[in-house]
Amino acid sequence: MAFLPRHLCSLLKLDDLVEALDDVRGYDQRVRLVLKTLQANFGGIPLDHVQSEAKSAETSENLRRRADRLMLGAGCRDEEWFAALDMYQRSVARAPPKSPELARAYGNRSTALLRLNKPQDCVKDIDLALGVGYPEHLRANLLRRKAKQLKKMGRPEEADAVAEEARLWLEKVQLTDRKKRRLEERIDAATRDPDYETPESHKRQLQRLDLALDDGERHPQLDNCSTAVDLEYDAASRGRHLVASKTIRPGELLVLEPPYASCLATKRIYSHCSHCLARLWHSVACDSCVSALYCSDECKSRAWLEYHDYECRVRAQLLAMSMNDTMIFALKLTIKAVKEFGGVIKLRRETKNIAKCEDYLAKSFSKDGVYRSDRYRACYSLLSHSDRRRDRHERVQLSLSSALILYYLLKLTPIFGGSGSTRQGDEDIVTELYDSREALFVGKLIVQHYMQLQVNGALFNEYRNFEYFPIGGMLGPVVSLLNHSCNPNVARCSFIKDNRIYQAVYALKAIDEGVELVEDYGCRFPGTPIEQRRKKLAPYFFTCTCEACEGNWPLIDDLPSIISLVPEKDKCLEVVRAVVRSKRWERAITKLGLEYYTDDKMEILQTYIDSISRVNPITREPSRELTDMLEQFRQCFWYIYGNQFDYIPFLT
Ligand SMILES: C[S@@+](CC[C@H](N)C(=O)[O-])C[C@H]1O[C@@H](n2cnc3c(N)ncnc32)[C@H](O)[C@@H]1O
Repeated sequence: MAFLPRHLCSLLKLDDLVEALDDVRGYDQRVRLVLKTLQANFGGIPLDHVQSEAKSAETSENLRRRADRLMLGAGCRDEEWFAALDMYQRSVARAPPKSPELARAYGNRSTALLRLNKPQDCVKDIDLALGVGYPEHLRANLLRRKAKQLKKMGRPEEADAVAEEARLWLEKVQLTDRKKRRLEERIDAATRDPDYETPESHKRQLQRLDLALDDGERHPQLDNCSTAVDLEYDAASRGRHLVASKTIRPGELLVLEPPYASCLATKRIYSHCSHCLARLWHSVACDSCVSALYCSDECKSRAWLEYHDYECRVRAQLLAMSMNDTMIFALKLTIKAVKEFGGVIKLRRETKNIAKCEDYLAKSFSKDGVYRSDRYRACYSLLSHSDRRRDRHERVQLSLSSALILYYLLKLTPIFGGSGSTRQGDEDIVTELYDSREALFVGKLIVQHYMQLQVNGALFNEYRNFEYFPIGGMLGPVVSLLNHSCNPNVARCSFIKDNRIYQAVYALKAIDEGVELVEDYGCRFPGTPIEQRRKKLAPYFFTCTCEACEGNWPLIDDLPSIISLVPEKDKCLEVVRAVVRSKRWERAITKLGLEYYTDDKMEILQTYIDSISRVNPITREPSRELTDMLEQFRQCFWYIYGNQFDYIPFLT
């Protein structure tokens, strides 16, 4: 049982439960049966020993001291400073709100940020430390650091004023004359010394270019889509899918959608914002749990309003029992839905109305006739393939996990109307759950969301040194309408702008009017043999019939040269020229990937767009050269617009 507390699995007779669940239809009834079984066997939920971690001044202090030691021992390798930063983030997360420990953690973290060449974040940390009562006897040095960073940021007047303030604090502290003099000298130096400045060229590298859909080109019924896209439905084979409503050029932006919901992976809790998934430098913590850090107060309050008020304590318990990330995401989606409709009863009523709608396409459209990315209605109608799932052990996992989440929701939150803490004991809670239609509805919804996330969810990645690191998951209603092909004609790229994630879908090739837009679900014909592709696609419950699968196209090394695939021989020279032109940019793409490219990035992208536009219509597929070109175009697009680790090494 991959994501259930091990002791619970050993206590329960799982084989009996597997069989019992075979006879029950619907996850509301399955969750009910699990609750009854737990009640009958244990008189409640045997999870007393699962204790989430609470805020603790002592733990925060210990972590801060560990971070200090790491920092003192850190040499010139960035990794050592990142290890210290990570430890400070943990210390901040555990410090009680407005405590002296929090002030110290912020204050000392600012030193790590200074070393990591993050002057803005360093200054923010110092302000945070001062805002929660940083010790007076240490302020002179803290303000010296701030003055130094302000100077570095090109704000010399402010730096002078802060240095003056530092001198005033220095007068008030009791230090030996020698120490005072030394600190005074350092304060003077902070605003006087020429400092390391991030070179302009380097700053330019980190700048992400902007992607935007023109207002005039927005589809009136499909949120966040261009007018070049339409939605169609084919009940027999392809379900809902997107098609080109006019001819599309390579590189054309087709969808730019903020996901309805996203969820940070558990292992990124101390390195990325729990709301917008951006990399954390300075951070603020949830006032209640130890497992949510935010990049800004704005993200913190948006998270609280949208879901974290209900999620906070429940998620802490789920993390304590190592619950699977997709299940935690399913819970978040459920809470967002409940909040969107103003309560479980209203949400249940709405889902009943949706179920009554017989037009499969209309089901997912809001009342204003728009398929909306920011409305739960579109998410609710996403495919889950619940009727095709035969795995009996998965059934137990899902029913049991959902039952445990319901238990915590009732016990710790007012989501079902109560105060969340007035129930007598476990027995009462479990009885109330299996007698409540609303609770069982929520239990079923959590399972439904879990399955929908498996079929429609996407990973949010961060690119660093030629590798993509998964940071969390996201679910966007529009991008979820894309079907798969092992030879795709569109691709996705995601990024964060103004504390918000976006998923962009752009054309890889020229696409004729009426042709379906297809992306790949993580496997493409040139790199993955057909048997492996079938395995990878199994969780999506369809058999791929794309031209690469049907025609059994070979892997990249065995593909024919493009020249042999030009039917009109007088076009050969044009093709060769386009291939040579794009090959010239291969090294530039490598530089771009390593953040060492300072020239006009759009020039590279445009070369690929031109070469693909030329080659694509006059050659047959598949060819080695076009495959290479498409791969590089994809990379280039990500390096220019996609989410990357935003860090400039200090000593470059
Ligand atoms: C992300 S959804 C795509 C939208 C979906 N067609 C719908 O109706 O909502 C993924 C599901 O679409 C279907 N699908 C995707 N690619 C397909 C293909 N090439 N052929 C047939 N069905 C496909 C499968 O049922 C898959 O689980």
